[in-house]
Amino acid sequence: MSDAYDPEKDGAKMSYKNDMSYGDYLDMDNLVAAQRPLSSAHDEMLFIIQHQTSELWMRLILHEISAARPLIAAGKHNQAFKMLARVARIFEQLNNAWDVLRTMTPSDYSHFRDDLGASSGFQSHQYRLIEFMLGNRNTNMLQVHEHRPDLHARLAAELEKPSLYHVALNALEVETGTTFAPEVYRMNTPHESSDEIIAAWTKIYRAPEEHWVLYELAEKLVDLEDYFRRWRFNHVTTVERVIGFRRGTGGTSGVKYLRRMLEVELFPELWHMRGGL
Ligand code: HEM
Ligand SMILES: N[C@@H](CC(=O)c1ccccc1NC=O)C(=O)O
Repeated sequence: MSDAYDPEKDGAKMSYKNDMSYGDYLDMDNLVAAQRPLSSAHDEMLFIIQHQTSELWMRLILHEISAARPLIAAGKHNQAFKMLARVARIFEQLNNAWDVLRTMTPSDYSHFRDDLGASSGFQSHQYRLIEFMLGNRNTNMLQVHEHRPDLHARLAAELEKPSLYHVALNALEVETGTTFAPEVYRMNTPHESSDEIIAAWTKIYRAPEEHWVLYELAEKLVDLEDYFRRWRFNHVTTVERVIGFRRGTGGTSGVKYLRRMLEVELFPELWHMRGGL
């Protein structure tokens, strides 16, 4: 008689004829049906899975920020901190994932790049939504979504709401007893650094023990932006490694465009105030 482990004898439920199974719950049939390479190139599967997993993690980032934002607005900071810490961790996960994609050489990629046509991460609506939610709101980025009115509407609707940074700034006003110029809260333009906000954050950082909650909020935001910057840097370095300085499939200048994006500052005052402490 075999002494192989028998899960049934151990009490494991073995029949799922009438019960929800792992695959049912996770919709595995659809999940594994969603990888449909257009070429016979070996590395296209890697490319697809890398992007799909990134998009799944982005979905979770959106879920967390959507929940954190109203909590901050309602003064429930501790609950929001947990979510923001998770967002930073997800970015770390996305950053580590580049190590897998980096195993694809320019010759590997050349076997299927033409099959991608004009599609590009530039058209990732979830990525743009993350940027919009955080406060980097460049409305010129909306147009590529016009062919999908549902997604375009979702992005446009985000521009009607205060960004995550807006709600943090509002909490900063309350804490420091200041009132920022109304332009600070313009909703459909990228946030621009302002001296009055630098002054307010400086107050917090000069006496952290008196303003602990705002201090913690500020550091959570800095952490998040730190990881986001690393994602951009990993992306542009991988792009240079794989396609050099060629134009992107999405039509931009490629590495030159992505290098310009490295200069984006999501929460500029939180960086600019540091040298003045
Ligand atoms: C070999 C791998 C990759 C290459 C060669 C590449 C190349 C590029 C290029 C050239 C652009 C500029 C837009 C264009 O003209 O196409 C771009 C943008 C973008 N890519 Fe990738 N990419 C790669 C992997 C990824 C991965 C794994 C993701 C994860 C989702 C991603 C997400 C994005 C996003 C979100 C943008 C827009 C960035 C922005 O507008 O700031 N890319 N990519
Ligand atoms: N923009 C890339 C193509 C690319 O990477 C891509 C194509 C389709 C879907 C996602 C992509 N990833 C990031 O841009 C290129 O120019 O080679």
